Amino acid sequence: MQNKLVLGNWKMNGRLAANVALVQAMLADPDINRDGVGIAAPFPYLAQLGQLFAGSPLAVAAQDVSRYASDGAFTGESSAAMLADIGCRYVLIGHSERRQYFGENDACLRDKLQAAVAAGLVPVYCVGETLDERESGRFADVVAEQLKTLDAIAGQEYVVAYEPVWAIGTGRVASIEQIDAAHQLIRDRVLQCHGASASIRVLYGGSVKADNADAILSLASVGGALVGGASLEAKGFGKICQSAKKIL
Ligand SMILES: O=C(CO)COP(=O)(O)O
Repeated sequence: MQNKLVLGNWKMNGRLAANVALVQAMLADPDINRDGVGIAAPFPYLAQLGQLFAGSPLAVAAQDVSRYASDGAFTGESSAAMLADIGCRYVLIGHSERRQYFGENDACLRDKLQAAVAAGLVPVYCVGETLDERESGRFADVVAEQLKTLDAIAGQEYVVAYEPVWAIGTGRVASIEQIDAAHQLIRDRVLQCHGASASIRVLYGGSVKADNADAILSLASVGGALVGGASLEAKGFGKICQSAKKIL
């Protein structure tokens, strides 16, 4: 059985001094400071995170990457090679907030996935349906369509994160049955497309907190958690990481 992976996604939060305090608290907690845990920070703080994590197994993750792989005239962009250069291991790709606010479409996400794996990063490809899509019974089709983009990196190492849009930052967590069914569907779909030998890890994200982490992470279909709000505070994040460890 694979170890469960817990990634914190700080989203657009953080400041130099506050990051130091938060990371110090995380490093002091053995449930957090171990292999299988990482933090996705905003670009300006990735190098800081790398320095603070020096000597620790904690992984640095980026929240996005340029679709353009080679250096050059792409003002404002940060390439996968740059992220690898400063020590990132993972990169989130296709988070619903990027799809929603920045219009990221399949073509763009395909380029990002390819750029990431070419630079040796592990993409964490995010999928998930809106409330309307779930309530109108289109959940399975929407997620299957989003998963097609992974064809661009078939055979390479990647992680999928299932984040129902209606559960992100809302406190409204998907039920255990909904999570298990979605994760089974994603696993089946990926195995169908990429072969039975594909190793597939699916993280759940959407209002994961200290008090629901045990139930979510104990599902065999759940390969870990992608944690937003609760990763901005060490104590709660530590409890989530502890749940992941207990269940190994
Ligand atoms: O979007 C998320 C992680 O990427 C989930 O965010 P919350 O845990 O704040 O709901």
